[in-house]
Amino acid sequence: MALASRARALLPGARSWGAVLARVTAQRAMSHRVVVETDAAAGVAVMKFRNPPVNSLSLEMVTELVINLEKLENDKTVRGLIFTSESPGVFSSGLNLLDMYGRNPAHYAEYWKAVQELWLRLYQCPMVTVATINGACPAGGCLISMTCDYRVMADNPKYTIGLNETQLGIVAPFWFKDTLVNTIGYRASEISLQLGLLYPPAEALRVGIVDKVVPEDQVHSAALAVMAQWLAIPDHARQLTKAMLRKPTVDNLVRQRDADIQQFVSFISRDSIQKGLQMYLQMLKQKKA
Ligand SMILES: CCCCCCC/C=C/C(=O)SCCNC(=O)CCNC(=O)[C@H](O)C(C)(C)COP(=O)(O)OP(=O)(O)OC[C@H]1O[C@@H](n2cnc3c(N)ncnc32)[C@H](O)[C@@H]1OP(=O)(O)O
Repeated sequence: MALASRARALLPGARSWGAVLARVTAQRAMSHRVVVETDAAAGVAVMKFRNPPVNSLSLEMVTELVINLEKLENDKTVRGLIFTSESPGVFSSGLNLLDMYGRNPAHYAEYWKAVQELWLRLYQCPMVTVATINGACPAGGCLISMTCDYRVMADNPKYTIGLNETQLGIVAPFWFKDTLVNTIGYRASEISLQLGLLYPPAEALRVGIVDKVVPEDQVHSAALAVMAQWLAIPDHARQLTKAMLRKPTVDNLVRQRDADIQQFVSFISRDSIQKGLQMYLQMLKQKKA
């Protein structure tokens, strides 16, 4: 889909193409939540998350990620893409709780459509994708990293990774679950997802949710080394193989995208879920205090 249609699909509130452009441009002018640095000679881009304080995946951030991904996919000189946080400490705190709490159904639907779009684009990305996990990586942050072809995590016991949704009283949707099962297998997913486990680096490596753990100061060089190894494979062969492996999981969501949005809206709008999110947000504030 062209950038214009993609932006329009992601920003359904905008009535015209001009309005879409104005809104996206305004967002970008206000702040760049995603910074892309491209090494054209190496054919590698680094996408850095910059959405303080904790790189939460707000609607604006998700939209910027999708737009930047599309741009890179159209740039034939870029074969590999590394994701990381501009500020070590938090890779991404996951979906933005404030996009899921205290808003109206139209907002929830718009948000969920954008999150689906991001996952679909990342999971089918033709580039080699490597996540450089240089901080906490719960829930949606973990999902983003699991869409990558390879995950390198910094060896800092303060950093954890996993799908912790049940700990918030919410249920990870089936495509989060599918991505986890594809990454760590069925039995490990049963334990991991029901308990909402967040793994420190050594455990994350043992369960297979990350592929490599390295000292924190080596995390970027390790990611570049992995990238070089993957880029040694001819693109067409690797891309077709990736598509073959991931197509059934992608098709599963594509078939039921609208139903999934309806389900999300009705689930997240429940009083009991809203109350749970409110308590979780309060807990985060108290922890800070
Ligand atoms: C059928 C469909 C069902 C629904 C499915 C929904 C699937 C959901 C997926 C998700 O991703 S939900 C989000 C899950 N994320 C978390 O549980 C992480 C929560 N955050 C943390 O654990 C910590 O913040 C951190 C990431 C470990 C960082 O810790 P640090 O001590 O550095 O910062 P804090 O003081 O905790 O936070 C600063 C500031 O940021 C706010 N915040 C944190 N996380 C989020 C978030 N995900 N969304 C929005 N805001 C977040 C936190 O409340 C603090 O705010 P203030 O107190 O400064 O106002």
